Amino acid sequence: MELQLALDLVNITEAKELVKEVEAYIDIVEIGTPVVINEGLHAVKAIKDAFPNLKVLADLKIMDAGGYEVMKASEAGADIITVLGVSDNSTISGAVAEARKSNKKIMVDMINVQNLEQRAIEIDALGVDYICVHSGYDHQAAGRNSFEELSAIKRVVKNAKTAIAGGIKLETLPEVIKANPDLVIVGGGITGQADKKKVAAEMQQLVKAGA
Ligand SMILES: O=C(CO)[C@H](O)[C@H](O)COP(=O)(O)O
Repeated sequence: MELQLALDLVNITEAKELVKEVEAYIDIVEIGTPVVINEGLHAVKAIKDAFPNLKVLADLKIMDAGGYEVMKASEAGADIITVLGVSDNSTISGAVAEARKSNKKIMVDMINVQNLEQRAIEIDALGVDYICVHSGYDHQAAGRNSFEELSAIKRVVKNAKTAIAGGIKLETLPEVIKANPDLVIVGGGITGQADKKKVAAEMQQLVKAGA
């Protein structure tokens, strides 16, 4: 099991400072969608250049032109790029084909997918690397989480790794770990804490003990 730090509400300078603080405890750094919107793919390049030993995920939430957008994120140094599960299969397949050229990985974000198990089966057959259940900020505001969705996709996904994101905190991490995802994604659960290093270290310990 791996731990991914999601950076959403920071600029490039703040992102570097944050990663420096917790880099020993995480496996992947996510350059979140708001950061890409504000700073562009320069943010991906800046973090990859500063932390070459960490994997960098570009949370582009691609919805169209999968091949082209994956190519651009790959050029910027992203190791993993996200595509939306509600996209057309051709978008997801285009993303996978482009990622294979440069040994990059595709994560499909299942945010707002209605027929979750059926869609997870279809997406798994497209050869993606990760399938991620996700309660976004708007869902979190309505009190939702994705813990049950993780168990649902775990039942049907045979090839891809599974991931979970959305409002995970130190207190809820043990419940998440019980469902045995391959990757746990945490944003505010680390970045919003006074002692980020301590929380990240405790989370890493739980994640490593999980598998
Ligand atoms: O993709 C995202 C929002 O769309 C976030 O990066 C993801 O939800 C993780 O952040 P948090 O733990 O703060 O919810």
